[in-house]
Amino acid sequence: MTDSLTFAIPKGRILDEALPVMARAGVVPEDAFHDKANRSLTFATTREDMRLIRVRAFDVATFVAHGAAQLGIVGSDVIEEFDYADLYAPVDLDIGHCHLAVAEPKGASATSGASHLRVATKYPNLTRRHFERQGIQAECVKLNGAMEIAPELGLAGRIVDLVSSGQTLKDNGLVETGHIMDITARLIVNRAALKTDPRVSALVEAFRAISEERSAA
Ligand SMILES: Nc1ncnc2c1ncn2[C@@H]1O[C@H](COP(=O)(O)OP(=O)(O)OP(=O)(O)O)[C@@H](O)[C@H]1O
Ligand SMILES: O=P(O)(O)OC[C@H]1O[C@H](OP(=O)(O)OP(=O)(O)O)[C@H](O)[C@@H]1O
Repeated sequence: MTDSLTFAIPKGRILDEALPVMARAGVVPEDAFHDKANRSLTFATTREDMRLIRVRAFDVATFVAHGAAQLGIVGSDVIEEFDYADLYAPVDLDIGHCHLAVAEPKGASATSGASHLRVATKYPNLTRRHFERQGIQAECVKLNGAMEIAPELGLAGRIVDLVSSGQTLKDNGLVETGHIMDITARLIVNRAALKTDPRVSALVEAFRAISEERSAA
């Protein structure tokens, strides 16, 4: 009996864009997946040899890197923040578009030339690496949300957070002062599983073909 494949998908905003792409690759969750009252975290799919686990966006890479799941869909922000060696991200799914930015209160006094900054962020590793490239030491205050109110509360002079429409920055009196990286959601696979299980490489090719069709359209 071949072991079942586990596919980790993020709950939250990426999911709506991911489901149609997954369906075209033959990954379709059972009906119970769409029942909002259902608190299960594991779901069957129309493939007898595959189940889905629905987890927090920030945990998808961890499940796949440790082999608890063989495949996953996650934002490139999460991939870069954790930078797991056992993770491979072979396909850009062209969904979940946003970018990671530095922002600070509108009209804040210039701090050019500073060698040390305090930054409120959900992405301490990406933030430190970004400022290190400028010869600046970033002291990160780790938050998991609502970063935009950190400056006015004196928690940090600036933030690093995701931006798509820019509305949250604007509504909280912040302006973007630096662009760190563009972000899209990617198909990720566990490196060992890719080497040992032909079903994984077949799924990579299926998602790649879909992504190429989308970009050619
Ligand atoms: N405007 C956006 N804000 C946040 N994430 C976005 C945005 N646009 C696309 N994304 C992608 O969606 C992922 C996170 O989405 P979502 O906001 O649903 O979860 P989360 O808030 O990070 O996680 P959780 O709610 O479990 O803490 C990000 O990692 C990013 O790749
Ligand atoms: O540029 P915008 O379109 O305003 O989107 C950016 C906002 O979206 C995300 O928050 P989300 O709504 O995901 O809530 P979260 O803070 O729980 O992540 C992110 O943390 C920003 O706050």
